[in-house]
Amino acid sequence: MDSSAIIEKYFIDLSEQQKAQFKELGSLYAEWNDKINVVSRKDIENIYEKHILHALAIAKFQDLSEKKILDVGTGGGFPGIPLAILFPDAEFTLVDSIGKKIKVVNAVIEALGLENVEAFHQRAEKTKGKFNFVISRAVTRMKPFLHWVNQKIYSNKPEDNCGVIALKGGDLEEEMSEIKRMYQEVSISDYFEEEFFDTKKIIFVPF
Ligand SMILES: C[S@@+](CC[C@H](N)C(=O)[O-])C[C@H]1O[C@@H](n2cnc3c(N)ncnc32)[C@H](O)[C@@H]1O
Repeated sequence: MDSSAIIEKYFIDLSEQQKAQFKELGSLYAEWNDKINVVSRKDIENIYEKHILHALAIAKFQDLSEKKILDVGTGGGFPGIPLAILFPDAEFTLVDSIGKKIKVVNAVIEALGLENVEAFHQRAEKTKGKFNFVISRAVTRMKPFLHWVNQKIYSNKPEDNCGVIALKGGDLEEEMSEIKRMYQEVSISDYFEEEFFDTKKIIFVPF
């Protein structure tokens, strides 16, 4: 199967423009990764499975339509860029503390003509604004992460359905019990069931 076709298999309602953007995304990263390393050389050959679909797992978990989203520690644009393609009516802000990674993100945004994403060379702690969801993949332990971002969530009323969504791997038992003391409603689930998603988790902290 053509790699970008994997996405069409999971997200069947894609417009022609979204299909074209997902298709182009793989070659854009291959091109940029030769100049600035944003994903490991080994992973670039499996960019759809290892990075793009992993990012889109958030969409299987939470509909982001018309929401304001902050992606903290986006690196080369994960999970923010694939999600911005999938939700053209949501507004994305992507930040990372490493400037050269944001350079790649801005080049990708421009090449794809994405009008719903802005990317900034900025630390999470310095980022201003209020968002429905703060998202991240593989950035830091949940406790400091929540400390960085808890003032940036737009509402803590359950009916507004706001919160933090983090994609993480590894042994999460200790950090989960650490944050459960402060956020009782925190949940952890597997990526949607497929061979690509067997080792990683989605953590959701509702506000
Ligand atoms: C392991 S990389 C993950 C990048 C991307 N999220 C991904 O999944 O490919 C972690 C990223 O978090 C960024 N980062 C770490 N601490 C940060 C902070 N306080 N503010 C913004 N970015 C931060 C790093 O610069 C790095 O790009």
